[in-house]
Amino acid sequence: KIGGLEDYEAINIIGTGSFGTCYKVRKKSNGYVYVWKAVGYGGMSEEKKQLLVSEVNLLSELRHPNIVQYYDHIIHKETATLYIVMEWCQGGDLSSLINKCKKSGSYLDEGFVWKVLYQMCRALQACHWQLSKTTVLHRDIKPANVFLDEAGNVKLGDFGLARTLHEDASYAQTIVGTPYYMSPEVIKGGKYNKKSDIWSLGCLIYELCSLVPPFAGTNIKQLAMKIKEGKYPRIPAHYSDDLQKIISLLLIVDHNLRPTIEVILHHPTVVSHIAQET
Ligand SMILES: CNC(=O)c1c(C)[nH]c(/C=C2\C(=O)Nc3ccc(Cl)cc32)c1C
Repeated sequence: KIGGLEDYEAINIIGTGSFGTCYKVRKKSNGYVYVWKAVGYGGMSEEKKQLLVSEVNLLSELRHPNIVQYYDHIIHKETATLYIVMEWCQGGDLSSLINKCKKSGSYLDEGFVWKVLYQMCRALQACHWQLSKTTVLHRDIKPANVFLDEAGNVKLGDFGLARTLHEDASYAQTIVGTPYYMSPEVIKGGKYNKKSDIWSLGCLIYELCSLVPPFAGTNIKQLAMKIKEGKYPRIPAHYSDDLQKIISLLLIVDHNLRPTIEVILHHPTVVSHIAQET
């Protein structure tokens, strides 16, 4: 047996994501802590199950310091549950960090924001290239899906499964939350593409500074209108014009004019601020 549920002991639930429940677990053989993402596949059609397995296999091929590491998966037929074993990130998710700042009335250091920007660009670069041979599985870029390990490295969370499950009507009711990070081109019915990830990254970095997303609305129509207009308040005054400038590049409405990951990573302003960090 390559490894079954009995090889782990569940410690506690750490979150119920949009497509499954995350548990903190310990592997009995080495005492190491991991995360289980439990995804129920009961009631799924055969081809959906096949798609799910092929996406888990894609996950298993990705290896990058800024992407949460996939280790294993266990299919538990008795309960029709797929358990995906992934890396434990002691620092938790950015959504919790933003909420902590809101509660304490504090802001995140500019240096931390530049670090997140740089390491997320590296994560997306890996996704776009390591997966480019297949349909690019878009990563669900949002604060709740970006994690920090105990060394403060930034890790992009899981993905792809969202695509399979999104299309599966039976999960429709679990698609929760407002699409604050949806890009203008996707709103206009365009295909999700690599430039859409850049837009979402811009929203994420903006929210790390302002503690609120760049575009908000009381309803989806108003939100969509604001996104297409592309106007948003400057980040708080104590953050530099350099940071504001890079965010404004990421949030260019016309995706043809929006920079690629490479342009951002080689942008002199980014290079100079990252050099200060490392
Ligand atoms: C407040 N947040 C936490 O306590 C927290 C911690 C310490 N870890 C996590 C989540 C994950 C974690 O630690 N590793 C993960 C791998 C994949 C996914 Cl989808 C999630 C995680 C969370 C939500």
